[in-house]
Amino acid sequence: MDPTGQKYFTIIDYVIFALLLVASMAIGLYYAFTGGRQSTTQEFMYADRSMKCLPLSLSLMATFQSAVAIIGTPAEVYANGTQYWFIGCCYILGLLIPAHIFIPMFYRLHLTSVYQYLELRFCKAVRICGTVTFIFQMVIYMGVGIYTPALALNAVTGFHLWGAVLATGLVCTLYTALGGLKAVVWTDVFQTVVMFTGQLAVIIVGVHQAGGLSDAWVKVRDGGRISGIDLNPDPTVRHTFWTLGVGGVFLMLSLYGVNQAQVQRYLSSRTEKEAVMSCYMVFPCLQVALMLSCLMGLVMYACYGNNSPLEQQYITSKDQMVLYFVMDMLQNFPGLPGLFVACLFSASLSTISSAFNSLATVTMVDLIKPHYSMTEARATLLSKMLALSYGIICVAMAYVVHLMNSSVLQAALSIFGMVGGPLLGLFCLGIFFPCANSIGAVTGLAAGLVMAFWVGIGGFLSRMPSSVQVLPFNSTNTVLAASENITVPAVIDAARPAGLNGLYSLSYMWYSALNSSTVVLIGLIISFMTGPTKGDDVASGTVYPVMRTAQSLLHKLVKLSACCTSPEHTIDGHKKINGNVKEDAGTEEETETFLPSNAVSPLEHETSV
Ligand SMILES: CC(C)(CO)[C@@H](O)C(=O)NCCC(=O)O
Ligand code: NA
Repeated sequence: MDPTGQKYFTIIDYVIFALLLVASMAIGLYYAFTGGRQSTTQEFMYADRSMKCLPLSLSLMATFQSAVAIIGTPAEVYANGTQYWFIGCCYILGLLIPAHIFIPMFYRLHLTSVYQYLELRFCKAVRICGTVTFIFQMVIYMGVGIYTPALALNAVTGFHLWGAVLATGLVCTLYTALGGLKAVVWTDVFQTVVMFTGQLAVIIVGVHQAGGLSDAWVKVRDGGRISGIDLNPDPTVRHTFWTLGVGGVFLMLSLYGVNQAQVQRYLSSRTEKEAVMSCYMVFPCLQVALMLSCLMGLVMYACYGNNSPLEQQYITSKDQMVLYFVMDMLQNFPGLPGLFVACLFSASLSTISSAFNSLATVTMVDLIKPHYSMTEARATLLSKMLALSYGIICVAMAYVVHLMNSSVLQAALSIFGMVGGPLLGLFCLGIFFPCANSIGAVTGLAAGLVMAFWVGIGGFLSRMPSSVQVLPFNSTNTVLAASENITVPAVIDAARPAGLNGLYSLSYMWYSALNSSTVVLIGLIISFMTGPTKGDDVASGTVYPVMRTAQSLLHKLVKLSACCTSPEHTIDGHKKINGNVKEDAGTEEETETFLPSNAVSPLEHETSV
C-alpha cells in the first residue's frame, strides 16, 4: 500500500471505464439512426409513446438513483447502522399513490408535459411557475449528480477531477441530444445492469475478505450496526421509522408522482395499463438497489470495523469511503475496481441523461412552443440544441457544487424536499381541492418555497459550526456513538431544541411533507379569501374524485361484509358472481364522469379505488 493511502487504477480498469462510455454512446447513435431518426419531437421527447413496461421501470428507478445513493447509502450505514434501510417502507405508498392517482389522470389528459396539467387546472402563469421551479430543482441536482462520482474518483485514485466531469458530461450530452428518450431509456437499462453488477461484485468479494458470511455477520452485529426499528416520534431525529417511512412517502410522491422526468416515462408508454405496471415494477427494483447499497455499508463495516480509513486519514470525507474500500479490498482483482467505477458513473449518467432530456422537453413544450410557432423540424432541432445547452449548464453546476461541501446523500434528498416538495404541494392542491384557484396556487407555491429555504438554510447554518458532532444522535444510538469515538455533546440529550431552533433541527426527511403541506394550506386560505373556484368551472379530468372514491370504496366494503355475514342476502339480491360484476361496473361509470375516457382497461377500474 502506498503510505499516503493513494490507490491506483490499472490499465484494465481504464479500459472498462472507457467501455462504459463507448457502449452508452453506441446506444445513443443507434437510436439516432433507426426508427424515425429522431426527426419529430414526439419521438425525441416521448419515444413515439411506444415504450414497454420493463425498460421503463428500470429507467424510472435509474433516474433518481445516482452515484449519490451508491456512495452515500453505504457511508450512512457504515456510520449509523441499518436504520436508513427503513426508507424502503415508504416505497409502498410512494409508488401506489402515483400508480393509482397521478398516472391515470396524467395519462388520460394526454399531456405534453406534466406542467401542462397546471395550465388546464389553473392558468398559464401557474404552469410557468411550475416549470421554472422544476428547472431550478433539476439543474442543481444535475450538478450534484455529475460531480459526486468524479470527486470520489479524484480523491481516491488521483483521477483528474474535471477530466472525469467533462468526459461524462460530454458523452451523456451527446447520446441524449442524438438519441432522444429512446436512447435515454435504453442506456438507463444498460447502466442499471452495470450498476447492480458492480455493487454485487464488490459485496461478494468484500464478504470473502471479511472472512465469510458468518464472520461478517458477527462483526456487524457486535459493532451494533444492525438497527432495530426506531419508533421515536420526535421529528428532529434524522432517521426513524416515521421520518423515513412516512416523511419519505412525500419525497417519493414528489419524485415518482409529479416530476417531469418520471411522468415523461409514464406518458411514453404504449398503454395506461403499462404505465401503471411500470410504476409497480419500480418497487422491486428500488428494493434491490436499496438492499445492495445497505449491504455494501455492512460489508465495509465487517472489513474495517471502527478502524475506518477516515479515522486513519487516508481520506478526508465520508463520501470517499466506498471507493477507497473498493480500491483497497479489490486491488488483487484486476478489473473489479474499474467495474465499480463504471457502476458509479453508470448511476450518474442515467440520472443526468434523464435530467437533460426532461429539461429540454419542458423548456421546449412549456416555455418556447406556446410563444413561437415553428415547423416540426425546427422544433426538433431546437430540442436537441436545448439538451446540448443543459449539458453545458450541468458542467457549470458541477463547479458550483464543487464550491459547496456537504454530505452528498443528505444534500440531494434535501434538494428534493426543498424544491420538489413545494411542486408536489402545487399539484396536490390542484388534484385534490376543486375549490383552489390560480391566485391561491401561485401564492401557495411561493409560500412553500420560502418555507423550504427558510427551514433548509436555517437548518444547514445551525448545524454548521461542528457539523460532525451536532448530528442529532438518537439516545438509543449511544452505543454507536461510543463505538465511533464521537463525543456526543451532553447538551443534546438534555435540551430539546425549542422555538425556531426546533424548526431548524427538523429532520431533512420531513422537508417534502412540510413544504408540500405549506403550499396546500396557504393555497387554500388564499383561494377562500379571493373566491374559491366553483366545481363546474374546473376542467374535466383535472380533479381526483376523493369523496366519490371513498364512498364507492365504503359501499363495496359494506356490500362485502353483508355478503359474508348473511349469505341469504346475496342469494336474494343477485347471484353471487353477477352481484360483484354489477358493482364493479357501477364504480367505473362514476369514474368516467370525472375522467375523459380513452381506452378503459380492466386495471383502470381499480385506479379509481
Ligand atoms: C430517491 C430514492 C429514495 C428513491 O429513488 C433513492 O434512490 C435515493 O436515495 N437517491 C439519492 C439521490 C441520488 O442517488 O441521486
Ligand atoms: Na441514475
